[in-house]
Amino acid sequence: MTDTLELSHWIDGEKVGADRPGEGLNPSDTREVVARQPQGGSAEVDAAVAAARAAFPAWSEASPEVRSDVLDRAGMLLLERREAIGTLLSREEGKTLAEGIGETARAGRILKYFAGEALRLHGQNLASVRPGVEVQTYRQAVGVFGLITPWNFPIAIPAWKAAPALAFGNTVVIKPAGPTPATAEALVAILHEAGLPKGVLNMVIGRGNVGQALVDHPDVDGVSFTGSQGVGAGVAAGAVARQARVQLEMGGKNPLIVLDDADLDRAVQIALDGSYFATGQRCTASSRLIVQDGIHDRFVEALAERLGTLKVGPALDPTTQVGPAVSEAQMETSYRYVDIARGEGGRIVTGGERLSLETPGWYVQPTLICDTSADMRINAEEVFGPVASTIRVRTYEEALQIANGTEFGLSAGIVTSSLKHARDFQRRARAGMTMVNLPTAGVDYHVPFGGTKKSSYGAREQGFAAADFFTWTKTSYTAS
Ligand SMILES: NC(=O)C1=CN([C@@H]2O[C@H](COP(=O)(O)OP(=O)(O)OC[C@H]3O[C@@H](n4cnc5c(N)ncnc54)[C@H](OP(=O)(O)O)[C@@H]3O)[C@@H](O)[C@H]2O)C=CC1
Ligand SMILES: O=C(O)CCC(=O)C(=O)O
Repeated sequence: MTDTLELSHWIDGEKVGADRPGEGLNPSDTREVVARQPQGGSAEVDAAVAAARAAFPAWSEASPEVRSDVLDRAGMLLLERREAIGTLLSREEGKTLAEGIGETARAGRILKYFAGEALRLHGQNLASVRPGVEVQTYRQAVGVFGLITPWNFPIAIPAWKAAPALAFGNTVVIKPAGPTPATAEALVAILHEAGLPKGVLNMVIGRGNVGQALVDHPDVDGVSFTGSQGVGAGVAAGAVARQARVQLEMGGKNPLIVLDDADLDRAVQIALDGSYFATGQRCTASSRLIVQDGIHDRFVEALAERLGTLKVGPALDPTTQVGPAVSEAQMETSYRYVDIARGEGGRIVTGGERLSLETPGWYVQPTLICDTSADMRINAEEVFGPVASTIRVRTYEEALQIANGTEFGLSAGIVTSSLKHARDFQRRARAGMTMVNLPTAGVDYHVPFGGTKKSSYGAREQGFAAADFFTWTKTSYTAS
């Protein structure tokens, strides 16, 4: 057992909220309370937004070097402390220690990347259509942003939303996900330690009511949200109704096509990584394995064999390969979809049974379901757990049609040795990100991230695209 943390809101540079009715349990061992949490409401949101508004003029007018230095220092601190913070992340969220440390390092790299971007923000200088007139465009900070973040990447996602917001001179209020506020607090604390002025970054811990209060707040200029499609649609409606900026990253039902000409071992490794690692709790996870007839049976057999050897266990056990689900609700969702698939005629090749380990936790057996068709619920709705299904196809065209045939379009992958099919897939897959001979999950931090259809809404996140959401463009005309 490890000590229970006492969490706080961060408002105007101070830790507030001595009353802590909330408890966050360790998904690997539910006897352990990881953190006691205050539960904020509209009063805390009002105070946090007021602090962010008051801090905006000085922060937005500070030299970009000041902003860059803070992000760079915070990034270094995160990298130095990746083991301690990664351990906390794994205790709180349930991903394996290697995944927790890796995600913490990724957050550190994100901060360092945006430290550079703070200095590179640029406009354009154009000839006017009128003689003797010059036209310039500038990017300027927008104001106060509300960031509503999910539990599945409890440090990387707050980092990739907060870092560009801060780099370009905005101020921020974060609402971390209910299950993972301790990891988010570690990020907020490190940014303050790195020299962030008070009020520039605030955090209110609480449930959906805190997110809703940010969406509705008249002094919040923009909202960036990652989470479920249902909640995201409400966030967009609320923000658009009062003409605030809004950006949504939501679900996926990501396809991985395996063609007959694929290298079998490679295809199996790619499916294993994309569908099951991080307990399948990634919006980019491959949940539909669309496999051509000639390789289908060999692929299923080889993947099932590998799945049988995967060690499911407590996140901090170094031999664990798949940690628990984040919550009882997520665990139950996985098992519910296994039942749904079974009822639809799917065949459970491996997994699907409840797991009982030595430590009481929310464990899910990695599950592979075969003999499914594209129109089944298991192939249309997001499960968000270590559950994938195969769909047998005859041709590449049929595979592509099925891959494109859902309401989502985040990431899409193909395993093939055919350059012709790979290039065609890159062009015709209706997804924001395409992967050739790579897992659908696991992306770089310095390039745009986002999807099509119901997966995303608004400007892209991350990389150079982040400036489109976190700045607005002013056009200036000057006559000589
Ligand atoms: N795209 C992605 O990366 C993610 C997708 N999901 C999908 O969503 C499903 C459910 O996960 P869940 O955590 O419930 O996702 P939610 O969409 O409920 O939560 C995402 C964030 O929104 C907050 N929130 C909840 N209600 C509101 C509201 N009315 N207004 C504003 N903010 C709100 C949540 O707070 P709180 O946690 O306190 O409720 C959390 O911070 C998963 O099974 C998965 O399918 C989930 C996480 C990430
Ligand atoms: O696949 C990744 O690296 C990122 C996934 C992600 O952003 C998510 O699941 O929310």
